[in-house]
Amino acid sequence: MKFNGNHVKIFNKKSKALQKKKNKIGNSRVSLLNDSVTEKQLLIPADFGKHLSIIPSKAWDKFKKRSLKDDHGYGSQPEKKLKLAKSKNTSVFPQCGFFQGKKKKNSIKGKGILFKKGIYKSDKHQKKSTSRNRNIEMKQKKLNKNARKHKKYILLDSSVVDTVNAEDKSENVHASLKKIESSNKIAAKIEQRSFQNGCTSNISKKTECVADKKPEKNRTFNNTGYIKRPSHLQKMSSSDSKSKVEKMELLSQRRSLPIFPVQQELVREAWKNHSIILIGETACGKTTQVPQFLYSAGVHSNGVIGITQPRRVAAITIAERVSLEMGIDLGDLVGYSVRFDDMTSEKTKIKYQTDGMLLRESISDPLLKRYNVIILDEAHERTLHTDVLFGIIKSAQIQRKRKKLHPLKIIVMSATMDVDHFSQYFNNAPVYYLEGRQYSVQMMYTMKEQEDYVFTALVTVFQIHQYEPEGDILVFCTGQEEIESMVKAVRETSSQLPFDCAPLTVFPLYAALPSAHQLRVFQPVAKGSRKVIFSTNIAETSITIPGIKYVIDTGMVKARTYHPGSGLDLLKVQKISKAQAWQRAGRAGREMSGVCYRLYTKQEYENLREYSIPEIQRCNLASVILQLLAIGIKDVEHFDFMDKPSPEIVSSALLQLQLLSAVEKEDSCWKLTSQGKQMALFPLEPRFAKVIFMSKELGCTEEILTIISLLSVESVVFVPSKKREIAVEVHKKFQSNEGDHIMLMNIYRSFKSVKGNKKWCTDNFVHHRNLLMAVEVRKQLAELCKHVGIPLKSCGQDTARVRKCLAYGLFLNAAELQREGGYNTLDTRQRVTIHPSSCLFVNKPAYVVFTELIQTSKCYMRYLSIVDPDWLLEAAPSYFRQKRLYKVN
Ligand SMILES: Nc1ncnc2c1ncn2[C@@H]1O[C@H](COP(=O)(O)OP(=O)(O)OP(=O)(O)O)[C@@H](O)[C@H]1O
Repeated sequence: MKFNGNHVKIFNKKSKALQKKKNKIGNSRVSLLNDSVTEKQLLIPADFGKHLSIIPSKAWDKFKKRSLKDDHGYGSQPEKKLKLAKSKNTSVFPQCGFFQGKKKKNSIKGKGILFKKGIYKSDKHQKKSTSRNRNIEMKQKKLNKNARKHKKYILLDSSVVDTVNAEDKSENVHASLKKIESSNKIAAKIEQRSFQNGCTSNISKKTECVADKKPEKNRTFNNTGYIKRPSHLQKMSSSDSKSKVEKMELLSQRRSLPIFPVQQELVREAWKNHSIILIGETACGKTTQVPQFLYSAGVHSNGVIGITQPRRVAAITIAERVSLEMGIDLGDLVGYSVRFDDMTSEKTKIKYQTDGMLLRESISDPLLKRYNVIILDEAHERTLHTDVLFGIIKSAQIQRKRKKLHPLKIIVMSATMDVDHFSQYFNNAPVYYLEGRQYSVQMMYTMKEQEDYVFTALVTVFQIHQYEPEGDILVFCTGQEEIESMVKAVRETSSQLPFDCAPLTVFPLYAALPSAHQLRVFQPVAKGSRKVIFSTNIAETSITIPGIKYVIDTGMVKARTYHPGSGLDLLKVQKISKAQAWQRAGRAGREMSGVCYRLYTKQEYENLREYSIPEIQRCNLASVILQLLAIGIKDVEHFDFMDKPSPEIVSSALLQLQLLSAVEKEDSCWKLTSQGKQMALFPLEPRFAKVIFMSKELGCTEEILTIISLLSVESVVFVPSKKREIAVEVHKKFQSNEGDHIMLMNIYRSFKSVKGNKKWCTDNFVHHRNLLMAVEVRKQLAELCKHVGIPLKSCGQDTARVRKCLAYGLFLNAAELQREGGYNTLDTRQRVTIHPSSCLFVNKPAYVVFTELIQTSKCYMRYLSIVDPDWLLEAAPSYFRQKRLYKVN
């Protein structure tokens, strides 16, 4: 599916908004381009810094030091005619906000029309109409005429269209604000309920006092091997306190979603077909409404409707929202299941879950018999888990049919996906397009390419804050460090804002944040304050953050790439795809019209790849293959992937698993060893699961769990640039001449000894939040160890045992000192260097194992431990004999 729309203008020349702005800030800050070019552009001049009166000079100097010379003009693109999608079978959404030039009075924004694949729709459909119903009628007539002419497409019965909410809500600020307020109330409720519930998403106060609490006694394992909440903790009261007015408001919000009028058609198609591909604009209501429609119509036949999400924060917040809309308690009929948190019960029929969780469930039940409908949402993301799930669900559907079991319905949904590819894969499943979105999103591009997107993003935040109407801001960044530094910069600068300027409330959002901290972004902020969220791509799909009106898209993302030849698994910052850009823009315009500021030019956008490369073709597959074997798929090399990974990646993964004693070959088929079966229960890379199993033999599971938990979260130490020397000096007390893993353990022990004191963390330059997250992960891993019979023993001061365990799991990541002082990996003889942040940077031991490689100017090893080469030989004798490993004297 190709989205290739025109882009709306920022201000109409005659618009009151512009006039008002001009009056307010003067022409020096707003320039109008020559009418012949595009008369409606807001320019931010090259030397705009001096116009930013809200940025005090000190902070401004700091920004300027980042040496940005370009200007930051955002130009709207001239309105073009609607383009039809290239592919013969695709269509665009002619009336979606992205393509609208002007706000049309009394016109609908393309609501509630569902088309089947192959539709062609002409520009004429954009004609204005005086009323919504007339517009719909016109569309219907036109389409029916076209349908007769081309005999190629079908307009589904739109009789329900008449039920469209008659009140065409105007988008005046007052209404928007009212909506923000109501959504904020909802968010506040979620917060309050999470707090009452004592769940992992508890709010700060509760989490902050944590050190390593004993696991709750009545935690039990569900069939995924994950911890399930005790039943008395599962209920959250949502219906009790909800007033009638709120209920009515929620219902009217649902009714005004573009998907609502086509409820009957959707349900009818779901009854008719085994698999469906549904594509609809962001925010049209797919994720929240489709499961409710299917449930009300009984399509699930008393089974469960499972909806997969690529990210946990989406699964949690959408389940919250749907339970609220249905007026029921979360965990009852509607629930969610994400890693380390299960909020479902026997009664749950609509279950939002991460794709990883459903994958784990398929280990114990490959036919997924509990489910009668599975909705694969945000299918365009193509994570490792989604791609594996596609194959598993497809095979479950076929097998259930063969065995004459209850049929499994599959619905694949997204706003931005390659529909033909998906349709083909799911046995030519019919594709349905849902037209329209509720609110428009204006697209803005920079006039010139930007050298420094971080700087541009910061400036854009303040630009919006100073000149644009109320509404919160969501900024897409690449990773934790970048986000934290941007959060800091904005906080520092905003604290110096002039007296009459509204305050800014700034939040970070990234995967390594504890759940409670992630959910804070959904909370309301103080009245009169503007919320700014700096997020990684975890906020890119599915979620609705109340109040977001402005999205700033830096155009960059951090992604993992794997090279089987070199054995390198690298994290790199790279450009996003067009599909990602549209998803990001779609985080605005959900409760009110919005604006998306793309920090790249229109030309740069055009040059982006259409879709991201599926992870399956660019990641280490050891975990995936382990999961497939655990599910019982023997011929993993010929698994029915939508896009096949290269044979080298698959055989390299199998070799790794064989060396870790997780798999063995029997009659030319791969199968799991008994240890491999247990390793598959751990939500960890197989090499780390192997380390845990070794710790049982060497009696150091306590220490190993600590280290693995700390490696599972983002960096726990930080070195602020201003206090570099002090921080390095303070960190010395944790250092160990055995390596970084032991240093991590020392930090954790000290953190525990001060009972997680926040001030201690600040004084010692360690991240309090990340340590809390590690505490949580450790707790869950300890539960799993108990489950598989690994006692939690400590080796006390005998840390050599810890390093030996690490050698047994990480031997593929071993490096050897060379005569000239550099290192070579033992696996592929790749040239590598010890990262300057390592405790071993100066020592240069003969043999080390490392946790990860980072490619910048050099290829750096991070998180190292000294190992004895004999341990490596013991861990994988035949492998190291091949590699000619000799002991250095
Ligand atoms: N947590 C929430 N708080 C407030 N409103 C919400 C929330 N979740 C959903 N909504 C409302 O429901 C609308 C539809 O959301 P939904 O997630 O169903 O859309 P979608 O079509 O799945 O979008 P996307 O493709 O971006 O995932 C949103 O635009 C918003 O108005």
